[in-house]
Amino acid sequence: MWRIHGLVGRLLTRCQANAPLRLSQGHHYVEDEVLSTPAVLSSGVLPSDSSSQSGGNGDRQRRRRTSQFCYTGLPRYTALDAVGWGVAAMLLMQVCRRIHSQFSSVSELNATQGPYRERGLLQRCGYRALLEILSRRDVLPRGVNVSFLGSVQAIQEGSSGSTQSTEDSSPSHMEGVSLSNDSGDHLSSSGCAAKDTSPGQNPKDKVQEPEEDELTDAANNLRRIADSSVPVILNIIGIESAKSGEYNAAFSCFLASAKHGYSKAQFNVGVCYEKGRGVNRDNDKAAEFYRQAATGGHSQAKYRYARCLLRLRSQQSVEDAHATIGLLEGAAASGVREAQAYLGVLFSQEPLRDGQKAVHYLRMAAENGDSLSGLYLGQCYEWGFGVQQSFRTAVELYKRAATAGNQQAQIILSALCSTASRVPEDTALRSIRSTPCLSTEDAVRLRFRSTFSNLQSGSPCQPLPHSWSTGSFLAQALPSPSPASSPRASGQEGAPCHPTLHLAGFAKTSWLARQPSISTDNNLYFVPSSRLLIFIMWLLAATLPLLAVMVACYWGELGALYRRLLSTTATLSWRSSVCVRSTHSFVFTNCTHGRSESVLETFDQYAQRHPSLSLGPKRGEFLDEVVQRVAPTWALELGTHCGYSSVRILRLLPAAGRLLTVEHDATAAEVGEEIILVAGFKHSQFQLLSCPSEDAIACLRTHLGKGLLQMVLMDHDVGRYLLDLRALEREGLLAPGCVLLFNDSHLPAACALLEHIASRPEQYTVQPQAQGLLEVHCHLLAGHAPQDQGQGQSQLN
Ligand SMILES: C[S@@+](CC[C@H](N)C(=O)[O-])C[C@H]1O[C@@H](n2cnc3c(N)ncnc32)[C@H](O)[C@@H]1O
Repeated sequence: MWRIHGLVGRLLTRCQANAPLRLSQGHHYVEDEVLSTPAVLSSGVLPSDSSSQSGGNGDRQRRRRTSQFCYTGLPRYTALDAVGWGVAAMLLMQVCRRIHSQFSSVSELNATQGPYRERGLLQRCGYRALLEILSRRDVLPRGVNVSFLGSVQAIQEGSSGSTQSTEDSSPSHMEGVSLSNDSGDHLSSSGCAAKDTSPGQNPKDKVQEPEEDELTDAANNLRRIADSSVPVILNIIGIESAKSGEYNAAFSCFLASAKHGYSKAQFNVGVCYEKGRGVNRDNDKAAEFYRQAATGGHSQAKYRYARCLLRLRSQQSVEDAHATIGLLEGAAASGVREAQAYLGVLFSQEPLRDGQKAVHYLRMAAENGDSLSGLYLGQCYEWGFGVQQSFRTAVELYKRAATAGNQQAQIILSALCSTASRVPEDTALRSIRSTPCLSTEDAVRLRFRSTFSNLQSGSPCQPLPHSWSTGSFLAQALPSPSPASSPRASGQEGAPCHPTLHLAGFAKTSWLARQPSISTDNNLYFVPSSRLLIFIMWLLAATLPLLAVMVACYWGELGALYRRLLSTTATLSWRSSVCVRSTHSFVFTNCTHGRSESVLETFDQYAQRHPSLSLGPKRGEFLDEVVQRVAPTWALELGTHCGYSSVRILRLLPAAGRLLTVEHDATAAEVGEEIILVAGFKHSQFQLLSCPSEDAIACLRTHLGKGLLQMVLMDHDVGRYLLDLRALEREGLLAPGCVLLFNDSHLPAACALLEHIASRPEQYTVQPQAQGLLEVHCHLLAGHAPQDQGQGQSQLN
């Protein structure tokens, strides 16, 4: 490569040296130049011409030579040009290939362990090209890295200056250093140094000795350039890639650069891991790279490493906590605004509360352009926390924060405006403070759940404007936080993430009371709730049309459901003692005692004017028909209430028939029993069991003896129908052919009962429903032989 480069240099030198020939300066000069050209170049062109020169005068010869030159010169130099440009093109391709392999493969980066000359040459060429491009495009804002490379160039200029007397003013002087070596060898071998050397002198002897040392120095310099420039340029390319959204390439570049120990790249790798850019999110690795960068003195990395520590270790030891604070303080001292703001708030709260330190850091952050810190500083002045209380200064600070775009400060100032027209602003501020004023002790309220726990919220952090200048791609690579959570939303351009500065008094101050949507808390505290609210609103908005469609489609069913709900509610309430008492009172007063028909008629009269739970005349007639048809010896009624259906059954029972009626409500049981007695029936014909139906069924056997139920009326709690039916089945109390009547079986609560019956066709037969009473016939139960229907009669006496 060095030889090729030397050849190119020599060719270029020759081209430059021959340039005047093309301008036809003079024939003599041309002739001399032609004669002095190497034989190899002239031999292929001149023989035929020389053979033809058998005499003639000198003018003719000169003209012929001139014409010969004009004829032969163009092809000769075109050939040289072609060779030179071809070699240059090869070199350029090599450089491009090298650069490509450097930047596209991390592994290849570490594999460039070839001969240092080749490596140095390629890297040097690549870096120079990149350097020029990047400088021209102002990729490096501060030009720090450019000047670094420039200094390396200067070193090289010094080392190679002795041999580069005329060409080193151009940016290509580094190439001249290497070219000079090979060109010397090449020239000597080709014997073409006639123009630059005087007769009797050996140019190789003259130049070779000092060039060896210079070349060694140059090579060392190039190695230094390579070692130090690779991570810088990789980091720059990573940033460029991130800017164009190529995060995978960006991460590869950052990682490759970070492996060289370049702290800015380490920081950027940390950002990639933290934000999941070009690599899977990994907070542990992010912390590790931040740590490396912080160790290398990267200020932003110190701040971010401290945040990682706070986030990763929920319960820090005191030592860890102090180490973390130390990191934050180091970053703050380096001018990292986020760290200053963090510390300002951190020292305003327990367990680190220190008013003076809080004010110190808040002031630093405010002067560093953080308007929210300016607002907090104003609060400190307002409340006299860490400083002498001064409303005037507080107003001044609020004004500054408002001017910087802080909305909270603007709200405070707008509240001042109304009174400030009449009194000075500081007086106005004093007047609108909440009364009674909180003491300083109360003003700053502890918000930490554990040590620094509110810093562990993983809040989205606004990148600093200067992060770009520190070589960070944060500002370019990361999406802006949501408007609601972003400090930008409150007009705080580039504001850092704040932990909560919670001044309890602000919850009571009048201006904030008028602006409930604005919180002095960290945005993170109210953003989730507002997001939830927005989500719920969207959900409602999205489901409204669906609801409308459902209402339209199921209007009838919904109406029925609504009525049933009302009815159930009414039932529950009407089953209270008020309903029972009023019913009993009316019937007892208005009926003819001893006459069951009069009792029933009085019930009906009452039901015509009042809500009633009685079965009613229509269903009652159906019940009558069933009782007459079945003529049960043993009938069971669940739900006595005031005794209406009991009287209906009793009056139609056969002479040997008995009724067991169950009522769990004591009042209803009392008045129901009285009405039955008023209707003229005796306890030998009926028995009222005042207990829940399940208890009654459990002890029915003792009442029935060996008898079985031929008829059951369920008119108590629809939800218990199935349970009680199964209990009757279990107890084996249903006689073959027993008729079961279920009131209100159309209610949804009876679904399970209906399924149960429908799924046992061998056991039950459902009769056409009449008057809302479901009639089901029970067949012979397995294991239960028909019983003597008169066996249980003695039990009631
Ligand atoms: C609709 S009323 C009965 C009406 C009665 N059949 C009539 O025609 O006058 C229902 C009665 O059943 C009672 N009841 C509800 N659940 C009960 C249960 N699990 N056990 C016993 N009685 C119950 C209530 O207290 C209420 O008095």
